[in-house]
Amino acid sequence: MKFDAKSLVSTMAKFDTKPFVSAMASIMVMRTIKNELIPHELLSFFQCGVDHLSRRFSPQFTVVIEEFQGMARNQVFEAAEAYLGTKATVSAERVTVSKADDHKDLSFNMDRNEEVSDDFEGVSVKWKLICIQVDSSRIRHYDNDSSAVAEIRSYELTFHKKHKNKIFNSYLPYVMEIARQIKQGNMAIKIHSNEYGYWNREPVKFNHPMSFDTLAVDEKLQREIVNDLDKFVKAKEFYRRTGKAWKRGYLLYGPPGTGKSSLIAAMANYLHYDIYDLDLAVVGDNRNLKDLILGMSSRSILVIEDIDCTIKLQNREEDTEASNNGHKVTLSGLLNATDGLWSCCAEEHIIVFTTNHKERLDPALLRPGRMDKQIHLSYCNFSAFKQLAMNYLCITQHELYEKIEQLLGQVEVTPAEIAEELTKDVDATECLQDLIKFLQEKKMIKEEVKNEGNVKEE
Ligand SMILES: Nc1ncnc2c1ncn2[C@@H]1O[C@H](COP(=O)(O)OP(=O)(O)OP(=O)(O)O)[C@@H](O)[C@H]1O
Repeated sequence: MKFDAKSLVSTMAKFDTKPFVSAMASIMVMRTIKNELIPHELLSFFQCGVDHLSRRFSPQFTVVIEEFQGMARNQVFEAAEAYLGTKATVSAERVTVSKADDHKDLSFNMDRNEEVSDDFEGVSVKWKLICIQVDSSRIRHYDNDSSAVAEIRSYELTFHKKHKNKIFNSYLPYVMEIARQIKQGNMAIKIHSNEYGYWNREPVKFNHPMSFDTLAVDEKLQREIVNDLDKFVKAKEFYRRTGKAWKRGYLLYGPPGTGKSSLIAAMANYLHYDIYDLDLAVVGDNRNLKDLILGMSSRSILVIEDIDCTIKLQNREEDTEASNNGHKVTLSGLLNATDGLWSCCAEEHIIVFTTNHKERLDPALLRPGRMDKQIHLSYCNFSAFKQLAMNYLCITQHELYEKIEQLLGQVEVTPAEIAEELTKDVDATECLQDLIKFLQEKKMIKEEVKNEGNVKEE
């Protein structure tokens, strides 16, 4: 039903006009005049003018952070979303909750058109999530899903004009950094493997439980490794200043079963880095290797296990495809990919090579700057044994420890062998007795071999 100003006034005149009726009528008359008598263009012109004036004289300043920049998601929007999730449950009236498959925890966020207040170094700011519903056919599809995104979202960040510098130079970078930490903490670690020249599209969740609390290595060595990792992650400025790529190479060497893979797992869990487990045997050629390394995300560990076995990388002098058992990845290719100009394209990469035979590797692979730290994982000593007993038997002391300490000084036994003995029985004493028998047998074999050697010499 449509009213016009005249019919409305005449209708009102028939009745005994009460004050609220007249007020209503006035409003409707005004609305009718506004809608029908003033041209739309003129109306928008006035509206813009009023908005402009009110903004000009308002002490507030607003930053609009849209969800998309062209086809790509705006990283500031993503950061605001993660950051505000922690604030929303405290100061918003309505929140949304969700959980992604690769997240550990629930994610909270402010609901549409909700406001959240925040304080930063004495400056108060307000965030608002603006959602505009639009005809889905009029906007671009931002994902591969057949359903169009029918909502345009943005955050409005409002604060006093005089704090512009602080907000741009300190607060927004702070929001980005906190969001990075939140995302990092919430993301499950993944392990990527390469197949047919590509990293597998669906990396697997890395559930290895090994940590520096359960890794059985000499205490001093463990402290050294943890300090080295701590120093590396905080050294962004150092690498920038010295013009070096922000990466660190580790060579882990030692007999099988001494914990090289376990140490990699402990490193990944400690740093919360993804692992890229590179099988050189299925890398097409040097170019493919470079592409794979460029395809790694920042804050990740590249692992090449048993580097002496996968392809023949011992001697750079004979570094041709023909001399390389038909493999197209050569030692020079590997060095260029991990160490050349391209390696600077990513940040925070740790490169780990493992081998059981360090002596077989080309010295070019081992020089500082490539392998910054060489870690020898050796046979089990008493301090490593105590850690294993703690892991498997939940004990810190036992009357048989003295005997075990003595035997460990006389035989070479790997942590893997000890771990196996400690899982044979549920009773701690029986396990330790079995372990003593096992160590004594090893000692006997060692003595027999030694005696045989002596006899031969004579
Ligand atoms: N230092 C260690 N601390 C705790 N557990 C260990 C350690 N070393 C070995 N183990 C146990 O032995 C198993 C095998 O060890 P791991 O695979 O880490 O050895 P590795 O040196 O990488 O062996 P390989 O050279 O054969 O690959 C592990 O799953 C773990 O249970």
